[in-house]
Amino acid sequence: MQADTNPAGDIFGGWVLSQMDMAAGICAGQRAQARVVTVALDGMSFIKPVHVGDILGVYTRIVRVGRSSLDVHVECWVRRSRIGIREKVTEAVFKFVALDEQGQSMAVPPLGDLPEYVESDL
Ligand SMILES: CCCCCCCCCCCCCCCC(=O)SCCNC(=O)CCNC(=O)[C@H](O)C(C)(C)COP(=O)(O)OP(=O)(O)OC[C@H]1O[C@@H](n2cnc3c(N)ncnc32)[C@H](O)[C@@H]1OP(=O)(O)O
Repeated sequence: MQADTNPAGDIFGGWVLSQMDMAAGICAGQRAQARVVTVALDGMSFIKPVHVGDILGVYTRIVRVGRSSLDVHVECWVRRSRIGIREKVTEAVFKFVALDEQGQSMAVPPLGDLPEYVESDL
């Protein structure tokens, strides 16, 4: 059996989940301008399988900012067999906490304090 596929030959859900975690972590880290860690995952839906040969796109959007925590909505879409139809395959909300250099939770900066290039992206 291949490392990233299940016995049916589709991509393991855990592999897709890790791509979502990384994409959401990049998004949350940019918003927080700090290291972030994943603390919770809500509403994970595996809607359709991902097949070998599909193109996977991961789309992130911040939906809530607390004191130190951020919720990032993540959707994955595939382009079947590189050139086929486009379908949504997963979605979830990942919760991250911003950490300072001592590993303690730290306040997420207000939008107005972010560098211009970050603000225009979020
Ligand atoms: C410089 C720019 C760079 C930008 C570019 C970055 C690029 C980056 C790319 C890589 C991206 C990788 C992304 C993967 C990241 C991992 O895989 S991380 C590995 C897995 N996660 C962990 O190991 C985390 C383990 N947990 C912990 O260490 C502790 O729970 C924490 C996070 C330090 C929080 O500790 P704590 O004592 O609960 O802290 P506390 O101050 O009481 O609470 C903090 C906040 O967390 C919330 N919270 C804590 N636990 C929970 C929970 N279980 N459920 C819900 N909320 C919770 C609280 O409600 C609170 O929220 P706010 O009211 O402040 O908004």
